[in-house]
Amino acid sequence: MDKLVIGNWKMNGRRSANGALLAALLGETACNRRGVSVAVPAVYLADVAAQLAGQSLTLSAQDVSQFADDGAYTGEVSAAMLAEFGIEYVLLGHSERRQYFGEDNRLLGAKFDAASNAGLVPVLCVGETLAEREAGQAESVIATQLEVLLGRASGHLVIAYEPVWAIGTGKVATIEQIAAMHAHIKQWVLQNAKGADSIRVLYGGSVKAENADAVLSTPNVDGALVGGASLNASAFRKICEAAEKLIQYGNSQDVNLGC
Ligand SMILES: O=C(CO)COP(=O)(O)O
Repeated sequence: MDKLVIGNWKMNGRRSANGALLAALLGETACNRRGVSVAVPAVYLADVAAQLAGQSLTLSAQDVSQFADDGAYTGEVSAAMLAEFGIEYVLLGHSERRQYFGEDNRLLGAKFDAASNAGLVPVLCVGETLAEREAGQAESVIATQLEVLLGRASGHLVIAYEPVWAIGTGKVATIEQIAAMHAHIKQWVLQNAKGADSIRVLYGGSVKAENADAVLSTPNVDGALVGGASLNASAFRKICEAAEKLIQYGNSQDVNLGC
């Protein structure tokens, strides 16, 4: 399976800077291909969709409303609205949304349904805090967050493992920590939420040009969710190149979990 790279711009960008960043990415074959996407702030979707028209680099969203039908939900953006812009992936339950907006499994289940019913692919983000890891609870915290998938796993399932303590801190998880958690996530899904045609688990948390090769070639890592480095064309290009190289040469280390 190819390695998926999604750049999460978070609440960053301005129209002119976005245009320049995208123009640089579109000129690079490693970035301008299927399997690479940018998740931009909702207010820039129209601009970015226009710039990406006819290109291979795809557009993603950072969030979606839990309400599927149009109506009196001030400030919300529905999945049907996102679908109008050709959105491929929608991030769900990013740790920043869990932390600042209190997103929980009930809400994320509704968002998951809204996104998939509109033909968008949800990317369920999970991750433990440092305190939870130090208390030996990392696996159980992730298992609880994965419960959103119960009764919902179908089609192409994408999960992003982003340890909260590795996000924006420069502190990337060790290869052993990543490999162990990715195997745990795939096993949990296979045991508890069967029904998906494919399962991809992306790693996120301080992925940079310098560590992209090592992270992406870790067993059961099927791609990367990139924050800060996705705002820099040269850094993001190097990450996309690392992913592309693994498609070309394959990744013989992958543990076969039967998916
Ligand atoms: O949260 C992230 C991507 O969703 C990771 O952010 P950084 O790559 O900036 O650590």
